[in-house]
Amino acid sequence: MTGQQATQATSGAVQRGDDDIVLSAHNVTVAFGDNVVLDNLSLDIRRGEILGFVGASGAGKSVLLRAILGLTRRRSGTIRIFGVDVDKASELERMRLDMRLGVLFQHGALFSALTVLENVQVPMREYLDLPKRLMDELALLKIELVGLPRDAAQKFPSELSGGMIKRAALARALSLDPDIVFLDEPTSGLDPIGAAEFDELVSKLRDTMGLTVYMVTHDLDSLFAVCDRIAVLGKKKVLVEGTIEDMLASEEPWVKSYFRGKRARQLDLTARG
Ligand SMILES: Nc1ncnc2c1ncn2[C@@H]1O[C@H](COP(=O)(O)OP(=O)(O)OP(=O)(O)O)[C@@H](O)[C@H]1O
Repeated sequence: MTGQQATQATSGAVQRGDDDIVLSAHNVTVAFGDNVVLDNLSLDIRRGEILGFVGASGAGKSVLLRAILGLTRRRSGTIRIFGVDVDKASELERMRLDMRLGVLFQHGALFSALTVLENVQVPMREYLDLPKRLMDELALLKIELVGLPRDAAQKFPSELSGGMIKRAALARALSLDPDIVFLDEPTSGLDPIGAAEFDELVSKLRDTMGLTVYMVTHDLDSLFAVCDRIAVLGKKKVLVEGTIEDMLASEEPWVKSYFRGKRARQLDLTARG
């Protein structure tokens, strides 16, 4: 099946009410004044998958993420999360949905005046009413879950390495035990070993917690190593969508140069020994 066919098949699945689809963006258009960034874009995310979302710089990956999260207004289109049309959801329904979504924004976006423990507790304070001791225990569990030492809990972001900041931000994204986590360029700024370790962690969490992962990334290693499916943003839409094999077989010029360019060929050979 080609990437384009995969796109069509997936869009069709939404209309058939496929149970496996946890999030569906349908015909989404986002514009800033005359600048139309996304034009009738459709994309589905399936339960338990790691979906890699790629596209040229400035193509609109972050805009789509923000539109999905309700942080950027759509001009038109529908977003369904766990089958709920977010435009028709009551305030309570929307809050319940938000609690099932965890987000790791680009650059970590930790609060610099808060410790790691306090950062991880921010969503708990926003959505839950728990005694401090319980929140401390829960936050420590998350901190350990992402592979940080316990003593990192009392540190401030400025005292952490880049890799530790990413892990702390991931711990905060996992604070409420979400079903879907959105990772915006999680391995950017990490050295290749740190990036590979982060990928492994994401993959392990998906396996153990049954998470669905939506990962915006420029990192070819991540796409090859952990993504089950890849969607390519181009020409304001999802241009091609499918497995890494579909990407390698695609004749779409941008996809071809991205996945079969000089750097990609080296990766391909490495991956295949
Ligand atoms: N709040 C805004 N107001 C006006 N234009 C915006 C706004 N947010 C994004 N844009 C525009 O939308 C386009 C897409 O930006 P976006 O940040 O989504 O790109 P991206 O694909 O995430 O890029 P990168 O890979 O470099 O992070 C850009 O032209 C940007 O200038």
